[in-house]
Amino acid sequence: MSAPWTEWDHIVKIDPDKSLVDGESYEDVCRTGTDAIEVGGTTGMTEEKMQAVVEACSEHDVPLYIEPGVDATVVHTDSLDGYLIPIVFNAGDVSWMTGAHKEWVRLDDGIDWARTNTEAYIVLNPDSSVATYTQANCDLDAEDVAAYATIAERMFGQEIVYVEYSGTFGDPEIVAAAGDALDDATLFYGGGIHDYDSAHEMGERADTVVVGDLVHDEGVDAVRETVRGATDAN
Ligand SMILES: CC(C)=CCC/C(C)=C/CC/C(C)=C/CC/C(C)=C/COP(=O)(O)OP(=O)(O)O
Ligand SMILES: O=P(O)(O)OC[C@@H](O)CO
Ligand SMILES: [Mg+2]
Repeated sequence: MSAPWTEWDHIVKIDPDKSLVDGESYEDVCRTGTDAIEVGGTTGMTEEKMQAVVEACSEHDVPLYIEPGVDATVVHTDSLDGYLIPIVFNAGDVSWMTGAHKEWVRLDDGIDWARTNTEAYIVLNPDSSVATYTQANCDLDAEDVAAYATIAERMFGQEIVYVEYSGTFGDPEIVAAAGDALDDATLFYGGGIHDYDSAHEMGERADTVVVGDLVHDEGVDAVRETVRGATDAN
């Protein structure tokens, strides 16, 4: 059986450190037509904040995953479909490749490996907090990004490669180069998706588009448009 994300066109990433638009609920977010919810953010996470969002979303019929950030906050509950653990392939600080992971495994005796998978991040917006924290080398051209995607798949057996422009709309040619480099891995794209056209454009180049800030800044009607764009592109 193939992994669930091979069927996804669209993900909403909810940051528990940010609020929803006035009058909207997590139920509304779950009902946008998105294929999955990821709960996470680079900074400002606590177990309480994460638990509250997980609980609110778990009552609705959409696959639900935690994606821990730099503080490695993970809550364990049966209502989750799984845990997507980032590994930053172009990090300048190796903690974000294996160090944080080693500490998590050392300290957390509740890890459910059957529901735990990794995402091979290539971080490309130098102004994002994820780039700052991980000291990512974002000065990469399409060939560099394609080569990172290839090593992630071929040398490190990664099932998900994530081209991450968090906060800004990325270079479609770079995303296409990553897609062309992959045979079996699923390509996630995230960054600056804000309407039908931007979701459609990146949805043609990546397998799955991830929408983050839009849900907090504009709300569920705008998210629904991106679901349409990503779905039409696939
Ligand atoms: C080993 C464990 C459990 C955790 C470590 C996981 C790692 C390597 C985290 C590194 C940072 C990372 C790739 C986080 C993923 C989530 C993400 C990129 C969220 C978007 O963040 P930004 O948009 O940069 O920041 P804000 O949260 O401030 O918006
Ligand atoms: O917040 P945005 O820019 O939509 O980015 C989504 C996601 O890739 C962040 O990790
Ligand atoms: Mg962000």
